Amino acid sequence: MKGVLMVNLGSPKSTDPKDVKRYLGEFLMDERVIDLPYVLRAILVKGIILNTRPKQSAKAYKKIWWDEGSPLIVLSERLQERVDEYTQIPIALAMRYGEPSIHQGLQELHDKGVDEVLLLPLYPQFAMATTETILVLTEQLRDEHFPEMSLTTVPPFYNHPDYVNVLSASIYEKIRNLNYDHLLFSYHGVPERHIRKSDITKSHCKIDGSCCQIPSKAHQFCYRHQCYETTRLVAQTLDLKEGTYSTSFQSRLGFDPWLKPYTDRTIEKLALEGTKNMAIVTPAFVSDCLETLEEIAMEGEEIFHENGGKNFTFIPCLNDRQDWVKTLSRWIDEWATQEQPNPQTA
Ligand SMILES: C=CC1=C(C)c2cc3[nH]c(cc4nc(cc5[nH]c(cc1n2)c(C)c5CCC(=O)O)C(CCC(=O)O)=C4C)c(C)c3C=C
Ligand SMILES: [Fe+2]
Ligand SMILES: [Fe+2]
Repeated sequence: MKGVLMVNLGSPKSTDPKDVKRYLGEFLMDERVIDLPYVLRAILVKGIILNTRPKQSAKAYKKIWWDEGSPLIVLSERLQERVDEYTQIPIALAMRYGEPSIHQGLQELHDKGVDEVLLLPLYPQFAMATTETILVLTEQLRDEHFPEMSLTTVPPFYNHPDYVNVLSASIYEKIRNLNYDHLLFSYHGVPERHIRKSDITKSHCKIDGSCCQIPSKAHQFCYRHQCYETTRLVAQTLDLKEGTYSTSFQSRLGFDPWLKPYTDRTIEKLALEGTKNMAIVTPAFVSDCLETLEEIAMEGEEIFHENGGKNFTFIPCLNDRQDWVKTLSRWIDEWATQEQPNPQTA
């Protein structure tokens, strides 16, 4: 029997610094997130970051927390429930860090008699710190606990016409009556090193931007390329004029170079250069979360206003919008009803 496991990043259990510390500990000790040898990673995470960051992050979480819980979890649950209404096969939801865990999600499907699982990482673009870590852990758990289960993975959908159309519609709804000067596509950042590590050709990636437009099989795993492609395809769909939109990367952590340009500096620069009305969309996330609701909708707006900007329009993630729910349900149904392996999945 077939079933689906949707996986998102996860959130702390509550805004209590102790819960935030537990969550950040699990998250940042992942070797695909902080990719240092174990001992160095433990010194950095347990010895340094976890002494200060949980308090700071707990404060930020308090600003966006809902009565029902973490927005990321609540919105992911709503998405799963709504997709479940449209499809016949069981759909479980799991988080890479915290709960419900991937193990719990696989167990839930197993208990319903599922032995063919479609794994759906809720990330449009591939990254070692997101898609890859979900694949590796899910396979590991399958091998250990559910060896009879087969796993098929939905590949990154950054350039899938259905996704691009839904994302474009979500942007259009917000900007059609807006007199905006600039639309910023802000993606979660990653250290530049992650991009080099994921380059399967070991020679294509130049980081300076000169490589991402040159066709290469490296792009199958290049987060930077896939982010710029999402922007390009949405711009094409909405017929955005050159110079009225751009791409940036948010949420850097630590002292290593991360993908540039940085979102906070870009917002500041736009305002200082005279942009009065800006809109911002965050296509690396399908569900609103700390990084969109606090870092962009609150902090980003503040930076814009402090530097002379006037109107700042935050465009929500796809969350549980009808066209997104229907798109995911269709992808799932296509997979569930086919006999042959789906070219959509790998
Ligand atoms: C080395 C650190 C990090 C990498 C690499 C990274 C990549 C990455 N993350 C997301 C999506 C999300 N990240 C979120 C929060 C968050 N991310 C990091 C660090 C890295 N992320 C931290 C420390 C945190 C916690 C919050 C904080 O202390 O600032 C979230 C939000 C979670 C929530 O509960 O709302 C998401 C979603 C992507 C897509 C990505 C690489 C492409
Ligand atoms: Fe992150
Ligand atoms: Fe590239």
